Amino acid sequence: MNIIGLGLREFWQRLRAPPDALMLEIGVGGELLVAKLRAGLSLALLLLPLVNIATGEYTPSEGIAGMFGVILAVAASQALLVLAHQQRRFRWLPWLTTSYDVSLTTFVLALLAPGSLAASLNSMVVWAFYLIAICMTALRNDGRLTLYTGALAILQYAALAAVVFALARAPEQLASADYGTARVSTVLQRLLLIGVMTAITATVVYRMQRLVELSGTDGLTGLPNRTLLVHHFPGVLDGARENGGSLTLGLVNLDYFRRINDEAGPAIGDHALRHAVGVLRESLEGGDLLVRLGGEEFALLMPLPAGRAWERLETMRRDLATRPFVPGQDASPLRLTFSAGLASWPQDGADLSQLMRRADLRLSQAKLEGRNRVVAR
Ligand SMILES: Nc1nc2c(ncn2[C@@H]2O[C@H](COP(=O)(O)OP(=O)(O)OP(=O)(O)O)[C@@H](O)[C@H]2O)c(=O)[nH]1
Repeated sequence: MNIIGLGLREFWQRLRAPPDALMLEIGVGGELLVAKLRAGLSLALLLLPLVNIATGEYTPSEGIAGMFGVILAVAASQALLVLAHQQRRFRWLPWLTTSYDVSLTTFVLALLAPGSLAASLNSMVVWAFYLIAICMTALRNDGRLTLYTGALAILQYAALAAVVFALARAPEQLASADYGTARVSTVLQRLLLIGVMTAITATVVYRMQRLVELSGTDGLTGLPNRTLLVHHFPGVLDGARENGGSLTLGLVNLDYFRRINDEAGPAIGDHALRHAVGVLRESLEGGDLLVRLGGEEFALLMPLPAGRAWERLETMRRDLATRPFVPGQDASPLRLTFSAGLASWPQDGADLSQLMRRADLRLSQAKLEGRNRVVAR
């Protein structure tokens, strides 16, 4: 069975893999959205005990107990909302909040047990919050979180059912006029439904990851594209600010590339571009991000101060200049070189566009000075 052209094994492997930087960045927005939804829902729940007291369904003491529970839920959801605003600092937050959502559902189901054992297993309204919790993991773009939430819901609901069936001393205790009869078969069906919802949500996460990957990748070289750089940059900048790190952006442009296209043809030009990218890639280190901006222009984001970034690009420049591209067996080698301009945060600019502008000026200077060079000042 294939899912958008890929095998089930890859689907499974991808779901269990940690999300990349871009997916995490999008997930930060998703976590905030979930926190806002949770806070809004909790506030709406405040009305429930009031309505039940007004309609005479609750005694005042039940109403006060209900109100107390809802106030606790509101306070917790507000605290989670505050944390979600700073989620870049708390990467574990989605795991905490989804555990909270599932456990709160189980807790409320358990609270129904003293009144009616059937209600604690059959209450559709409360049980549906398991499905909502699983659904909301799709907004965090992390397949592992979806699988964890589904598994937690299955474990908790199965454990609750085991306790409820153990507590029932007579079959009548499992029957209720309002909630029907709690049966093992019904519990199994609901566990299956939780499993199905988990599988559907996991597929949505997977497809979203593939789409983001495709929209953020350049088809010719396989490098990330400008869109990814723009999304990725704020997170990298925040990281550098918080850890007192360095950041340098390099703009790299191949020299006289038009000649290669004109003399050897665009198909060979494409191969030459891939060759150049292959050489640049060999010198990349952890934390570097090489991006194809378009045409024969690339950006390289490095967690380094200007001096060390210049050395890294100099190594790349020498490597490329000394390793010509060989188009075919009898074809003569084509020498490729690049020019580059560097700009460092914070001295050359406070954001991506300022750094781009400064690096571009230095790239033009490198071209004017004769090409095949890296200009940092
Ligand atoms: N084969 C191929 N050529 C491309 C691609 N993207 C851009 N080009 C070519 O790259 C060339 C860029 O030419 P110019 O902008 O004049 O720059 P240049 O010839 O490299 O000269 P300088 O940058 O001034 O050193 C054009 O001929 C484009 O058609 C691509 O994806 N494949």
